[in-house]
Amino acid sequence: MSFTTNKTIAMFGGKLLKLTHTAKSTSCDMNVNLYLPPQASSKKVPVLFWLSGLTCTPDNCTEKGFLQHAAAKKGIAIVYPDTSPRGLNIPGEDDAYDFGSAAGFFIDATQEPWNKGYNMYTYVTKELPEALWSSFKELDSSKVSLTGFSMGGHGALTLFLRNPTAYVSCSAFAPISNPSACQWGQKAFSGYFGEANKSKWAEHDATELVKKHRGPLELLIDVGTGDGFYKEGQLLPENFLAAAKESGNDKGVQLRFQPEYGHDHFFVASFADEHVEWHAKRLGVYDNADKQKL
Ligand SMILES: N[C@@H](CCC(=O)N[C@@H](CS)C(=O)NCC(=O)O)C(=O)O
Repeated sequence: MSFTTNKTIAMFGGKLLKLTHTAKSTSCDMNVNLYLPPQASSKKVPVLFWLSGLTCTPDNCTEKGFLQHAAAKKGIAIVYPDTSPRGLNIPGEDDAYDFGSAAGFFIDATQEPWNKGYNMYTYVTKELPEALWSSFKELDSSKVSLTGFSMGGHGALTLFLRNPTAYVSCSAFAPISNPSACQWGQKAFSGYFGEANKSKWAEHDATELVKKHRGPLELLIDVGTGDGFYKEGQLLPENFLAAAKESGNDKGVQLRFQPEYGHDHFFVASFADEHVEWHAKRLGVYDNADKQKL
């Protein structure tokens, strides 16, 4: 299904497109933002998917995350999908900030009534990329990377660990790293998969997935020490690192604690350049100066 372009905004020599398309997997129209760097006018460019957190639309990080500046320099496109289906008329879908609308958790729900369209896993891994590749020939579908914030950090880690050959690299900001062991994740997984369906929970829990990972693993993860949700035990990055260590998968995992940063886009913006550069190097678009720095 092709996209409707609602707005085209000139930015850093490239353009930001605000798009809408009809998605089968989520049973509704979906908004998505696409940043095309200046290099996209003359060649195919690699693609970085940004997965957002609870309460977000595609606009939050597009407007506050400051990723486009580095992406324009490196020649990387950025895709900002939405965080859930919208307007499915499921009772209760808009009642809480951490479940239903804007809280799709990048899973395919198995429980009624959420299985009607809460299929953000299929949407982000299959339907959206396929639609983008067929509409935007300037995107290089063989060079795709993932990053995200909070619930979107959980999305980035789990999509990457579940599909190790589909993505070139993965990083995360303040990811929900062990959803089965925190309140946000337990609420979401109980609702979308059912309380008893623990094997399904494990299939979408980065801490469980990293234990089973085989082969090299590189990840860049930043967490702010002033992050209230980290302090509350919603993120649990230490559980992820411990599981990676136990399974011998920690060597390439960089978990960095950034002093005083909070759970917000000020934090994301502060490390956006470093994450984009880290992906650029792995996507093969670094220049010699960066090669020495990273
Ligand atoms: N609204 C929630 C907080 C949710 C929240 O912090 N969401 C983060 C991602 S998990 C976010 O990006 N919020 C929107 C923004 O900062 O623009 C609350 O009141 O506790």
